Amino acid sequence: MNMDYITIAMAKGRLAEKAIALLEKAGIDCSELKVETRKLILKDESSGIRFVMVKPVDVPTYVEYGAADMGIVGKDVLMEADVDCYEMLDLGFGFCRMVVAGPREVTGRYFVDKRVATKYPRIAERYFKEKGENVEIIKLNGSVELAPILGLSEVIVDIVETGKTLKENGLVVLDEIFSSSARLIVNRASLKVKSQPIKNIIARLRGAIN
Ligand SMILES: Nc1ncnc2c1ncn2[C@@H]1O[C@H](COP(=O)(O)OP(=O)(O)OP(=O)(O)O)[C@@H](O)[C@H]1O
Ligand SMILES: O=P(O)(O)OC[C@H]1O[C@H](OP(=O)(O)OP(=O)(O)O)[C@H](O)[C@@H]1O
Repeated sequence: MNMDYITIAMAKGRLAEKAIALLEKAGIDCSELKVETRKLILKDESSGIRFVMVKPVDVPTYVEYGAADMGIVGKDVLMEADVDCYEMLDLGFGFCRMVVAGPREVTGRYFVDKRVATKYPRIAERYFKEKGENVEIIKLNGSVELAPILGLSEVIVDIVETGKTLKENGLVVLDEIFSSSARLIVNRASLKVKSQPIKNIIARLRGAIN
């Protein structure tokens, strides 16, 4: 754990732009984050914050182990990671839904003995277990909508935002599992050891959320 800086793990990709906009609205200087660079650690001495840029799926890991004090990540990734850290704020962006989807012909909501393709095997497993339906989960890393088209699986568990990807691939939502948005997570020990600066950042972010 670094004692001088508060380290924030930022998800590269889709969430980054809105996360930076929110941090700036909260009065945190993010100019370093907007410069084209391959540096993975970006420090801002004035605020005492350093940002580490990581893959979304790795944000919970950095925070759970205390390599980062805080992190910004989608609830979907957080649910899948199932890590031991505090979820402090719903940041109010990155809205999407976790759903079960499949071809229109898949009737009803019973998926017993079906194959389910997903980037989120734990979420899918928990969901079907709670329903008492035994399914086979097939882990993919992207383009999940392809699976039912090619017969790799009958249904998928994936994120839907506009519904464009499902529609253009002839799939429909069969059931909704939960709604997701970006969250602020905090390492348990950091919240005790660096209580003041962390609470200050949380308060500023809370004030900046729409
Ligand atoms: N189509 C979408 N619309 C809105 N939010 C989304 C959408 N897809 C994903 N998200 C949210 O944005 C987060 C980051 O998505 P992003 O596509 O940047 O990363 P990823 O697909 O998890 O990672 P990778 O870069 O490894 O493919 C997701 O965890 C989710 O919370
Ligand atoms: O409802 P929509 O607005 O169409 O968005 C949903 C799509 O966005 C995400 O994919 P992403 O772009 O991250 O691609 P990948 O899953 O293939 O990495 C998600 O996995 C869906 O495929």
